[in-house]
Amino acid sequence: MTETNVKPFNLDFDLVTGLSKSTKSTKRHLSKMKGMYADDAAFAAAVQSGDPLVYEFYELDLPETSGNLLFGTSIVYPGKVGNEYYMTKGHFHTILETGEVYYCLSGEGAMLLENPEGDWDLQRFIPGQAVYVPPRYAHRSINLGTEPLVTFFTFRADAGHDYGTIETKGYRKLVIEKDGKPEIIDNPKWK
Ligand SMILES: O=P(O)(O)OC[C@H]1O[C@H](O)[C@H](O)[C@@H](O)[C@@H]1O
Ligand SMILES: [Fe+2]
Repeated sequence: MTETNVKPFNLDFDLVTGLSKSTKSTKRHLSKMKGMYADDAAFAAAVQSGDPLVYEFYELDLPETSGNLLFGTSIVYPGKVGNEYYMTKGHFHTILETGEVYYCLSGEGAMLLENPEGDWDLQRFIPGQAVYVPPRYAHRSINLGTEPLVTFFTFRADAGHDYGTIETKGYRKLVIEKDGKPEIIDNPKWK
């Protein structure tokens, strides 16, 4: 398939659950996130006792060209590993200069962003709020509430996902619960 012969189509995404009836999601259970949470003992215990589903999202089967857009919902479930909120792995785009847009449909949380130059930011997700991920910023969604955090995203189809940097270096910051409230702290594992 080339970018010129993709036909118009539509897809359903539920505004509350984020789920689609017409296409299958990709699911990430906790065991797929080894080393990403600060508390290794809490991580191991949670994997042992059922390996919970942390998030799921939709990956469209479109040609990965600069003219196509990938889009879908991302659903991060509520929960914590130790005192650290459930989150996505997070990634840079392989083509670092490509941005992305997220629009929060339901739930509450935040997007943690950082670029290779060391700038970082936490942008709040509440329903109705859009967050812009500029070129060069790694992005990770974090559920800070008690309901699923549902966002709709779209980005250039050739952008690609670079997970390696986050897997080896980690994020500079992490978000934990302290006295019942989210707090941003330095990641003790950051290299
Ligand atoms: O790729 P992760 O960090 O695991 O997050 C999962 C997914 O989240 C978002 O919805 C992005 O737009 C997707 O491109 C991404 O793959
Ligand atoms: Fe992305």
